[in-house]
This record gives sequence, C-alpha cells and structure tokens, in this order.
Amino acid sequence: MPHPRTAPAASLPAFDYTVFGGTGDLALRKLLPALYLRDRAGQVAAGSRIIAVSRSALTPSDYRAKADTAIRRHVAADELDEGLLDRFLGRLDYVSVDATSDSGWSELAGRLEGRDEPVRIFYLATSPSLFGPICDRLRSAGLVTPDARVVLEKPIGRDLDSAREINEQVGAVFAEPQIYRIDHYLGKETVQNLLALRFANSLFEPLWNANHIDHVQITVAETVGVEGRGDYYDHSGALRDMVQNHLLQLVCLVGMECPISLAQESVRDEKLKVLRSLKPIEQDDIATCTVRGQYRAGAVAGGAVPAYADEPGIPAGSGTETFVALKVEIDNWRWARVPFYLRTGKRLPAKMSEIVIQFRPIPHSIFPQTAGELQANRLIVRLQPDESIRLHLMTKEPGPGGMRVRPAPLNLSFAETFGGRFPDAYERLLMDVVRGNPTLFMRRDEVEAAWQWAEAILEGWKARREQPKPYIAGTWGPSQAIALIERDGRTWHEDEIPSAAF
Ligand SMILES: NC(=O)C1=CN([C@@H]2O[C@H](COP(=O)(O)OP(=O)(O)OC[C@H]3O[C@@H](n4cnc5c(N)ncnc54)[C@H](OP(=O)(O)O)[C@@H]3O)[C@@H](O)[C@H]2O)C=CC1
Ligand SMILES: O=C1O[C@H](COP(=O)(O)O)[C@@H](O)[C@H](O)[C@H]1O
Repeated sequence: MPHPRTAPAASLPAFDYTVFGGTGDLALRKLLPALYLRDRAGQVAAGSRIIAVSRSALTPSDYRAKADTAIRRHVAADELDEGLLDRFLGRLDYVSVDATSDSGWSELAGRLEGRDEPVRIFYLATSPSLFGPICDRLRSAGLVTPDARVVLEKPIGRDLDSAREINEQVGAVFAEPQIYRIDHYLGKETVQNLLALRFANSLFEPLWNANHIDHVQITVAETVGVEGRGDYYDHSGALRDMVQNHLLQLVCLVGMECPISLAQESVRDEKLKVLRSLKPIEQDDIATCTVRGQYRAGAVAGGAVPAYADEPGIPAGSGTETFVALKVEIDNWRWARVPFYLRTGKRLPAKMSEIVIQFRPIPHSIFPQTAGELQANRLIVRLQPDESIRLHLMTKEPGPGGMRVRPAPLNLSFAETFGGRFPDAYERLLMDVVRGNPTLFMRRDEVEAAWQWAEAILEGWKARREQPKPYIAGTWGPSQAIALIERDGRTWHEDEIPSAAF
C-alpha cells in the first residue's frame, strides 16, 4: 500500500516570469508544461504572469494558441484539465524582442512597469551567446530591480574561458545571489534523494569511504539520438552536454562531505570541494581513463535508427562524441584510490540512469565453497526510470540441506512506496527561483571548476587527435568502454535493465 504523499502546495509569492526564447523547443516542451503543472497543483499565486519573448512576430493570442498545443502534447492526458488550462493560458503574454537590437525592449518594459509586487524573473532559454546582450539590455531598459532574478540555461559556455566570459557579462548586471544556473538533474526527485539517503540515515555514512567502498559506477544512458538538435549537439558532444554538468553533479552528491546544513551555500560549498579534488586527467591518462564513442546505424527498441553522421544537421565526417566513458578519481582522504567509473551516451539500449556503490568483499569467509559464491554488497540507486534504491545482501537460501547463500535485494521502489506522480525536475526548479532558493542551482565557482577539469580531457583528446570509436546504436558503447573497467578487474552493472526502459 503506497504511503500517501502529504506535501502541501506551499503558498508562494506572485511572479512575472519573462521567458526569453519563449517560442523555442525548451520553453514549449519543458518550461510551459512545468509551469502549467505547478499552477494545476495550486502553487501559482493569483496575478502571476508568464511573458514569452522572442523575435517572431506573434500576437499574445497567437502565442497562447502555440502554448495550448505544446501543453496538450507534452502533459499527460490525465493531468490536462480544460478549466485549469484556460486559467493558465490567461496568464500568458507575448512580446516580440530582438536580443541583439533595440527592437521590442520598450514594449517589454511597458509590460513590466508598475509591477513591483510580483517576483521578477528573467529566464534565458536562448543560446548562451545571447546571455550577455540580454542582460545588458535589461539593465539599459531599467528592468533589473534589486530583487530581480535571472535563470541561465545550460550550457554555460563551451570551455572555461567562454564560461568565465558569460559569468562576467551576467555578473556585471546581476549579483551572484540573483543568478540561478540550471542543471535540471539537480531538480530530479531521486537526485535530491541522494542527500536524504546519505544524511538522513546513520546506516551508510560510516561505510561511505575508501575503507569500505571498492568503486562507484554512474551510468546515464539514453535511447534517443540528437532529436533535431544536431547543430547544437555537434558543437558540443557528450562530454560538454552531459559530463561537465549532470554527471559531475552526481559525482559531487555521492562524493561530498556532509554539509553543515541544507542552507544554500553549505551544500554548494561541499560540492565545490569535490570538484576541486577531482584528479586531472592528463594527456598521458587519456588512453586508459577515457573513451569517446560515436554511434553507427543500428536498432533501438526494435526500430532501425540511422548513424549519428546521417542525422539531420550533422556535417559529413563529424568527429563529435555521442558516448563517453571515464575513470575518475577524487583525490582526498575519503576517496583515495576509489575509482568512479562514469558513462553516458545516446542510442544506448535503454533509457536508464543509475548509481552503483560497490562495497568491498568481507575480509574473511566462514562459509564452505559449497555454500555458493560470496558477492560483495552493492547499493544501486536507480535515478530513472523505475526510481528505486536496492541493497544487495548475501542471504541464506531457505530450506534444509546445508548452508547455501546467494545475493538478494532489499528493494525500495519509489512508485510502490509513495505512489502518485513525481514532479518533473523543471517544476521544482522553476518554483525554487520564485521561492528565492538557489540550493539546487550551480554557483559560478562550481561551473568554472567543472569546466577546468573537463577542459583537460577536451585538450587531451585534441592533442592526441582522438577520434570517437564506433559503436552500433542499441549497444552499450564501444568495446573500449568495457575494457576501461575490465582492465581493473571490474564490470559495468547491466544485469537489471528494465526491458521497457526506452
Ligand atoms: N531544448 C532542450 O531540451 C534543451 C535546451 N537547452 C538549451 O537552451 C537553449 C535554448 O534551446 P532550444 O529551446 O532547444 O532552442 P531553440 O532553437 O528551439 O529556441 C531558441 C529560441 O531563442 C529565440 N531567439 C533566437 N535568437 C534570438 C534573438 N536574437 N532575440 C530574441 N530571441 C531569440 C528563438 O526565437 P526567434 O527565432 O523567434 O527569435 C527561440 O525562441 C539552448 O542554449 C539549448 O542548448 C538546454 C537543455 C535542454
Ligand atoms: O541536458 C540534457 O539532458 C538530456 C537528458 O535529460 P533527461 O532528463 O532526459 O535524462 C539530454 O538528452 C540532452 O542532450 C542534454 O542537453
């Protein structure tokens, strides 16, 4: 019987969310559905507005029609309610503004004038090259009030220098506490639960170190290809798109010390220490600690899919990686010589993200060989789908006939325990901005520390002219990724992949 979820829809202040890039894929597919769902949950205060902005010449009612279509497409049918959708659409407005010219700014200012009460938020869902120009013009238009907030979508740059430049440009207009850099993985329920698992239980923390943990695996696997974002993706690749941000944030949450509280700076301070302790992967380590891959044509979920090179928007002969596997070390007392094996890729056999904590074997066995093979304990945190936490323990096989042991899981399934739907990451994060809580957003120093570490890998690949190794779509990446972990006498955890995880 699921435990009833009791979270009340906390009352939040009214807001004016100005969404630059309001006609783009991100706004229509993620942001509007998330705001609609929060409105449906009763969290959007009366008088709140969403002002979409882009260059397209649309009237507010054209935009509402676009939003209506997008919400109907991207929100589950049982969460659509005609009355609530109408109310939500009534909160939407649209202004045509060009971020790179004077066009439209006075109209936008007119929309926000006299609205001192609601929380003023600017969400920049545009190319990062527009972040600086948009902030400059917001300032010139007199729209940056002391309490205004700005939300920056990833990617924040494509290397350390460009990230610094963007941070400088935005920082010249907004103070750091006003800046919310999104990493949507931090908004996922199961990712936040890592804090609860580690620091709301006394069971694991004494064992959470190099004395008891043999290694950690983090897999973020996707079945999709580049989904019409070929132009962006080909300039990015898996290391920039997924590792520099999402996977490193997961490493931080697994690896960090207990923060002194959940207060915003405490958590971010601890994550920063992990990022700064990451052992640099130098050029000489590239061959043993990294694998780049690119998918060839194959089959995913029973359907044929083209090679990356044949996806729309991908130039012939592209050397961009769609898969990365890494062996990473955190150079500190807690994690000395404990490898963190990371892998992520597109067109893999399943959509599945999980963290595996592999404990060390027992120091001495009292069991005869006939009892069966003793396997070391393993904690598996399934982030998505089928969110769960499983602890593999050695257990006596019931029945007479001597002692036989085998591994069996203690299984905490989120769906069975809590029931209901889990809010999408954007729902949580968009409301945290309204709340003024930046804990689940990245601070400038975190982003830059992550780039500094990731950049060494990019430079190593460049210096060695490392071409991506081919893998067939629908497989777990190039064979070199298997070798990366097997060289150390370990294997990737792949035995509990749900067949329906597409
Ligand atoms: N789509 C996704 O799932 C994700 C996207 N991101 C990032 O978010 C950003 C936006 O992505 P996405 O929505 O996919 O991109 P799109 O290309 O779909 O949208 C870009 C938006 O920016 C607007 N725009 C472009 N130039 C200007 C300008 N000069 N002035 C004002 N508006 C402008 C476009 O409208 P118009 O042409 O009418 O001006 C459009 O609304 C990118 O940096 C992307 O990497 C991050 C995570 C996920
Ligand atoms: O940020 C990104 O994340 C998505 C994967 O997110 P998920 O929530 O579906 O796991 C990825 O497809 C995209 O390329 C990347 O930009």
